[in-house]
Amino acid sequence: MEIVLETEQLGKRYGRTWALRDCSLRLPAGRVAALVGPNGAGKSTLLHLAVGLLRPDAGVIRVLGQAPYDNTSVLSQVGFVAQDTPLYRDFTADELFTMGSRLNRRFDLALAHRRLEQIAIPRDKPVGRLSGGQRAQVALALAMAKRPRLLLLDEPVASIDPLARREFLDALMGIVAETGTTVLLSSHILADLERTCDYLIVLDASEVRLSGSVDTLIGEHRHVTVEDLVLRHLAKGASA
Ligand SMILES: Nc1ncnc2c1ncn2[C@@H]1O[C@H](COP(=O)(O)OP(=O)(O)OP(=O)(O)O)[C@@H](O)[C@H]1O
Repeated sequence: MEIVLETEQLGKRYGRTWALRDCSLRLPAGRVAALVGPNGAGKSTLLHLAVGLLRPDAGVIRVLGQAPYDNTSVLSQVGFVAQDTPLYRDFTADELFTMGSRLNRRFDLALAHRRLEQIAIPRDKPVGRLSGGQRAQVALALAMAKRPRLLLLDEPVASIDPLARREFLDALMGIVAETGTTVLLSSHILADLERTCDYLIVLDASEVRLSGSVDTLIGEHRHVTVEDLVLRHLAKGASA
């Protein structure tokens, strides 16, 4: 079983405060993993460490077997959509795709075009004039066209309505089925995760409370939903 993301006692601190501490986990290839936890739990910190934007202060992180910090050969195989899908708002989707294809040798322009056609998003309109949900879709198309082996999404659906959210997550699952990409996505919207994710990582107060395959975890804990499972583990942490 190939492990795409692996951490061992990984830690990151800001000043004297640990944003992530003693984090050990392994994410197998081909999974769609949910990263959940309350505000400030360390989710963005973990994603930023995985995409090489931050350097660990303790432990190790390996992405595709290598340390991602300052490692362009790993990072060329990782797609990242940051929180609030920041895009150059004056650019059209077409212009963003052109930029993507200049920056990434493996960029699949046809895939990006096909994605936006399927969901009827215009490629010639500045993305600043699209809706939040449409912008999230453009950001996903851009990240997917890179054909990454690991796709990291930081709260990709937080600001979009339930219908657009469902479309976004369905699109994500379709792409995963087509390409076999491994996905790690953070979200606060637990109900969505039930349909989308088959792997779960629960963070709370900078520590991992739970991680593993959803089937195994639900089997072990005899809980009915992912939501129950997450809330139960967060409550445990709070009373510890
Ligand atoms: N640049 C920074 N400087 C100082 N502290 C930071 C910085 N970024 C994050 N932190 C702190 O690190 C901790 C983890 O933050 P992080 O952004 O990883 O949480 P999160 O789980 O993504 O939260 P949210 O759900 O609110 O996005 C928090 O206590 C936060 O205040």
